[in-house]
Amino acid sequence: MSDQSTTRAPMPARKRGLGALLALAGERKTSLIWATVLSAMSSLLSLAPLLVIYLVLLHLAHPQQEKTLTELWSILGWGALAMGLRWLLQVSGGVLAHLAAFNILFDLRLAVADKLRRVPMGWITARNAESINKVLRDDVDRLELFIAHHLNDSAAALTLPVVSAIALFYLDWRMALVTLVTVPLAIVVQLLLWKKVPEVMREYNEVNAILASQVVQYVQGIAVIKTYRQGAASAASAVRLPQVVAAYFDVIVRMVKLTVPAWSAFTVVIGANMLCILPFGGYWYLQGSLSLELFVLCLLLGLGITRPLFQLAFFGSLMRLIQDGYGRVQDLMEAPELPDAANAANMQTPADNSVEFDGTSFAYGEITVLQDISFKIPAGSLTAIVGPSGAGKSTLAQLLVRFWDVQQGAVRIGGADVREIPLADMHSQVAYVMQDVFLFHDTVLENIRLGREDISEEQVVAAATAAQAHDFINCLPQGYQTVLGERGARLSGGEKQRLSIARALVKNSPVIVLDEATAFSDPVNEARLLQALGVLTRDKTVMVIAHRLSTIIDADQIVVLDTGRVIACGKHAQLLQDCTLYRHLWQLQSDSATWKIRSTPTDEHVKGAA
Ligand SMILES: Nc1ncnc2c1ncn2[C@@H]1O[C@H](COP(=O)(O)OP(=O)(O)OP(=O)(O)O)[C@@H](O)[C@H]1O
Repeated sequence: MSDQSTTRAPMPARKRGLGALLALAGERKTSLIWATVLSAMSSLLSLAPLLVIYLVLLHLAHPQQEKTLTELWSILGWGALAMGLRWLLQVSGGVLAHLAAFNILFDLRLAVADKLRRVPMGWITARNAESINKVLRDDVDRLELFIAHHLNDSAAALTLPVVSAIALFYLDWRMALVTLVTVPLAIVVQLLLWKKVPEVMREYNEVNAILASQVVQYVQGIAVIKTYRQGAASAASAVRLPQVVAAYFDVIVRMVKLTVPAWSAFTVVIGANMLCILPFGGYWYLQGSLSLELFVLCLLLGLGITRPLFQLAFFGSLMRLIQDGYGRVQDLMEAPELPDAANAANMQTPADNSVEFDGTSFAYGEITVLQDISFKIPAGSLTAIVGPSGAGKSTLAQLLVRFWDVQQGAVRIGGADVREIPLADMHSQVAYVMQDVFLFHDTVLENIRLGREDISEEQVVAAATAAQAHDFINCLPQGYQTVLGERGARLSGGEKQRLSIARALVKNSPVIVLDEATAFSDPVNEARLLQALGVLTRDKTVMVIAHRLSTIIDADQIVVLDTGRVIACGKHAQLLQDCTLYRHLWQLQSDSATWKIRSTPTDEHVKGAA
């Protein structure tokens, strides 16, 4: 749908970088700050063994007979205590960070799921389902890694070199300089060689998303592929897998070519400080201006500085991936929403269960599919919408349940504009039995009550019985507890349709929209389905979209749509007399009852069917 039909709530300026990630922590910021402080303190204590070595050497170099052994034991004791404390700090920091991460991401996942419920269907259908899935799965998972691990590890990795450098300057400024001389060099090398990496990483992310989507499409379309494409290569090419895998391979090769030399250069240059520490330290030792124990301590500090610096550089490169991923989560969270009138000043409550389309026009983007539609459905009556394929029947039904908002005119329930009825009220007011029934990978019971705990098992059974579904459910291996395959894979089209009628019965809304409810029916199924529909629609306001005109000849009103306009409105007999298109559709269906697969339809038939 076009975005013009929705009003975008004013968004605060989007935070970026580390600030945005920390803002995400919300109330759990304090836990995160504590987690990083504890990790930093724990990393400081990793210097304790170096201090122990230094003190032991000091005592061995200047022994004081009887005192030395006691002091050695005492140093060892302090060292062991420091290690114990380090373990405690590390565990506490880790636990705090993990708890904060899981809580933050739990809230975030719920917020994203809630957001998807509030955006117009058009926003979702304009995107590939797998790209939304990838945001929920990969990008959110990366945030988990960042909050639970990288943040703590970065704090620890930053603390160690900073404190080591301060200690080195304190101990011997000359040794500090020769130890740190390679750091700026390594940073310059890294910046130069890393320049093109972000671009390739972005490309990698894009190709990776396309690959994931193609694999999902391959699996979802496996029935079509099995039927039309035989042979592995041919089957894979049905969803352009070979091309996408080739693009993926190409981007991986380019990434390896860029990153491996950069990382290697960084590691080598950083580690090359030994080439300065040893000769200069040795010279000052021989010269007598540096003690052996200080020389050893500076050596150990110099060695210990390289690993955290390498880790910091690694986290720095990951930050871009994490930020890009979080950017996609933010895009999703900033998607325009269908405005909800709940608590708004203009909030309205339907006076009754009638429905009205009043001068309604609607376009998908630039393409207008409904123009100036006006008709009323009195409360408790049944209106059928008929017309050729593509006339706009389903779109009309979806405007009533606010999958989209109209661009002109209004849709009203009980005199209230649907845009001014709180979404929750509107959803309880209208039940929509769709053409394409979606069943969740869950039990039959949960598929009917859709997670509503207030609906008892007895109510579900009663609804399924009324929907003519009880018998086939009982024949399933675990009855109502049978887990249905993905999208209800083990049920026939007619059975799925009856389950969706049971859903609507349980919901018990006063307004019912039926979209092609009898589409999957053989004569036996159709009789059952019509019986189920009879129960569902009793005393309700019903809008039914029908291709089989035989099922709606008793409708209180039939609206004939053609290319997005109402061309006639009336009862069956009257329309047969007055409306050429209706008569034509009726004629086609009467003829089709006598068709055989091998008979050749006339041009007239084909034109009408199109
Ligand atoms: N999500 C969408 N985005 C863009 N165009 C759409 C979308 N859904 C439907 N259309 C287009 O809008 C027009 C009306 O479609 P709609 O499904 O409402 O017709 P219909 O009368 O219900 O058709 P059918 O009887 O074949 O189901 C068609 O041209 C269709 O291609």
